[in-house]
Amino acid sequence: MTGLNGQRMDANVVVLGTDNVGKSALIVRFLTRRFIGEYGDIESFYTHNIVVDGREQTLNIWDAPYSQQDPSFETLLCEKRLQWADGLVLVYSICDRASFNTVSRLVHTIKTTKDFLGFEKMPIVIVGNKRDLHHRRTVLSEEGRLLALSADCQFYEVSAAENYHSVLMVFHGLVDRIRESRVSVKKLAGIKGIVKSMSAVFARRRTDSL
Ligand SMILES: Nc1nc2c(ncn2[C@@H]2O[C@H](COP(=O)(O)OP(=O)(O)OP(=O)(O)O)[C@@H](O)[C@H]2O)c(=O)[nH]1
Repeated sequence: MTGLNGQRMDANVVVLGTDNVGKSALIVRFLTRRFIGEYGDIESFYTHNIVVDGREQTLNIWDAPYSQQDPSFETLLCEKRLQWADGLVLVYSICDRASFNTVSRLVHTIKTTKDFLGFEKMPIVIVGNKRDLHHRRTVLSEEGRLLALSADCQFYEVSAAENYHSVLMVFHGLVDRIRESRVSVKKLAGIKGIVKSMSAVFARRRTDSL
């Protein structure tokens, strides 16, 4: 992502989750406002311009299926797509307990290896999709909310099939968090710079008084 303080900004977002949870449906809903029932089982890449709070932003979105066959989360963390990301959307289906367990393991692995590749600063949104299928629900809203709370992530329950607005909130919320995380990194760098200069001044005074 580039640009702060009201300038144009680019952000790379990876949408990750197991098969069939509605990753493509979410992205296509966000990009086109429409729900299209079936999508190919392919990894896709999209670029989209949006205006958030009067600022134009370019979102690069990677629709990234997660292979349940690969048990190694560490391998996943090393993957190029996560190194490329400024923010993550982790998707499960409220009707698919296994997809929630995968998101749960993934988010905790990312957080416990927080120094790894600088993921500590990586904003993450957890999304429980297919809210319209609440009669087939196997994951409670509270479970999703608790998971997000425990890992300092944002949380939304949405229906890509029925509601455009909540899907819009997911992506706009993530863009906000990405922008905030960039500002706080910049501020921290500024504070570190001040502390460094002050230490240098005091060190010089001590040397002078010897
Ligand atoms: N009822 C309902 N069905 C949905 C919703 N979102 C997606 N689906 C359906 O769930 C199925 C999977 O959707 P996809 O968007 O292809 O899911 P995906 O996670 O991209 O799946 P992969 O491409 O296999 O990784 C499709 O049949 C969609 O029509 C939703 O919010 N509600």
